[in-house]
Amino acid sequence: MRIGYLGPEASFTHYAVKSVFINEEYIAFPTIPDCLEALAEKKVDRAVVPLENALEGSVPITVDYLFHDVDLHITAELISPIEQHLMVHPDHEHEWQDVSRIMSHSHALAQCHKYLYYRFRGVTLEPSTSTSAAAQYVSAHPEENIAAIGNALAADTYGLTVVEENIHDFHFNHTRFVVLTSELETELLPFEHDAEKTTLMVTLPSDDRPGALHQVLSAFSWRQLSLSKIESRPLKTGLGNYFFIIDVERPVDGILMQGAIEELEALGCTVKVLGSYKKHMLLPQK
Ligand SMILES: O=C(O)C(=O)C[C@]1(C(=O)O)C=C[C@@H](O)C=C1
Repeated sequence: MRIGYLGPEASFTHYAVKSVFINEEYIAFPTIPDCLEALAEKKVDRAVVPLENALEGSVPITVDYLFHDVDLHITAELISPIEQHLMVHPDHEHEWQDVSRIMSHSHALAQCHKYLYYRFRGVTLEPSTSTSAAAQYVSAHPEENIAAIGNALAADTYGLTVVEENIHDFHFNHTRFVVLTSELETELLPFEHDAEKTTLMVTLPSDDRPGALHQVLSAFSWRQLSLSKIESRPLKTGLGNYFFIIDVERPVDGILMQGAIEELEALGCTVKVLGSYKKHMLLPQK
């Protein structure tokens, strides 16, 4: 099987992929849209991308792309512990406190906001397409005294020296990655997992009636369907227009879930089932 992921090699996404897909072909893509488009065009059989981080919240490009641009489904969720380290080229390991730039994925920079503010105030923070892309850049530019933020695997892979470990601001740092396919199916990976849950994307009726969101929530509440997440994202059709991502702690094929979806549709909502899938907890990197 060909597994597309947000690369290059040694990103957190790569680590998540390698943890659950053993002996498969891994194909790195430079950006999340590249990865999702490759799956939509069937150049890969699965795509694995980050969806949400415990400190920083959703990865907007993933959520928006899944709603607006491609018709793909979540078949599994991978939750990985995230440890961010500061790394430099070995040529600069004694002058790392004077770096002129620090590069990483915007989510990783944000996870280390306090550390960067107190230790490197005034130093340019440069977003990159992934944490490993930042490490790769630092490795390829020994002439510059710059740093990357990423994982231990990236430091190893790109020959960088970790100068400060665990620089993320809060201890409980986890990222939720999703395994996507073109079909609505549930994938059982060879890893411990929880009960099945469902992610829905819901658009409210266009008549803008008062209480529409309340009606949506009631459809779940009187059936005692527990929600673990609800978030709004812009529909991109004008200010105040949103769709909702709703995670329900039940599989999609249960009678109550089917009833809830039918009720939402009867209310005039548009409902897309993004996936019905299990959560797999990954181990920390060694
Ligand atoms: O996979 C990576 O290395 C990424 O850069 C992506 C990403 C993300 O978007 O959340 C993945 C995990 C960490 O939370 C930080 C960055």
